[in-house]
Amino acid sequence: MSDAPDLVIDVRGLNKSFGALHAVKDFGIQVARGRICGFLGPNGAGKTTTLRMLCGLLTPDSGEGSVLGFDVMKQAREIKQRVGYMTQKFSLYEDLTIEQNLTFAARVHDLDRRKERVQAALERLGLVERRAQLAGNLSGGWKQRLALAVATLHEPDLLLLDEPTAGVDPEARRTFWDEIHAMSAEGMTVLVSTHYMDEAERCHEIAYIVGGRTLARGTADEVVDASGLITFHAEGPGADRLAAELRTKPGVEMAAPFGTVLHVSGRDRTALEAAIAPYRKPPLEWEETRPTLEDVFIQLIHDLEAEKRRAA
Ligand SMILES: Nc1ncnc2c1ncn2[C@@H]1O[C@H](COP(=O)(O)OP(=O)(O)OP(=O)(O)O)[C@@H](O)[C@H]1O
Repeated sequence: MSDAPDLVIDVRGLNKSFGALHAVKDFGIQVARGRICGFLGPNGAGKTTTLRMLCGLLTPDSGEGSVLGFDVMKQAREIKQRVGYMTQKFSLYEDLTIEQNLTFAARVHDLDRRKERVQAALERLGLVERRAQLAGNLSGGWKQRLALAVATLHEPDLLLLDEPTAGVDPEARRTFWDEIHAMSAEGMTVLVSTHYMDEAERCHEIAYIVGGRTLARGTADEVVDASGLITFHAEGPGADRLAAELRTKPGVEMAAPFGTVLHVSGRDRTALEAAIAPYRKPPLEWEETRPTLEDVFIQLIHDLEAEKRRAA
């Protein structure tokens, strides 16, 4: 038997432009069956465009590879039928009940075993009690769970989620993520875009993209290790207000307040320690810590901006 991973997504060199804007540049990604891959990056990084190419809704200008074993350039129809896609602004029929929304979706997709599928979806997502409730009367968290039920009614092998939890409360987000993990444990592969760091940490692996390019890839630990970043935290009166001053010092590549704690990072230990030395005294308390994913992402964006300045 081959040890090669069973790749559900295996694409290389994907490009997409809108007029003069090169939104996705030579994008490649491999995701093995059952994995949850988080897709991160600032606004306009190209995440939605990439997700739309991977689910067959948008044809790449160039590239190659497969999604669920189908050719990403030529078999959009086959891919579309087999993936579940939940868009950023998912739409539900607000004047239909939860059950009617599911039944309607089953009809539109011409699914077999409709009653059985609708009942299974209601049970799985804990919506049985609320089946007769109008979708329009649901809270944001419940709407989102219903949208997930609609997106997975046809039991897809790959689920693409575009910022599915934007704007919902932490409890609803946690329930949603428990559900995603339950689906993944049953073999579903998930690619999910998010801006939330806690969600990035709940993924098996992440890809961080900026300007249509992948800048970091791997597990959260691998991404942090690969950054080569050294981070100190400072706490105490006025620590958070030192960021601007520290940013001007050689060796400090990133200084940002997180509440009352100041995070200061750089990759040159000697220069970084020399920069913070004058501030390393009471009443401030300093400690070296492991960089967070957010520290790494801020750093990646700074690197890219510096690269752009050099090129200009
Ligand atoms: N149909 C389109 N026509 C023109 N430009 C587009 C189109 N779709 C996306 N873009 C542009 O492509 C770039 C990438 O957009 P995309 O929506 O993929 O980013 P994103 O990473 O999903 O952003 P966000 O986090 O804000 O959702 C943006 O500059 C966007 O304005």
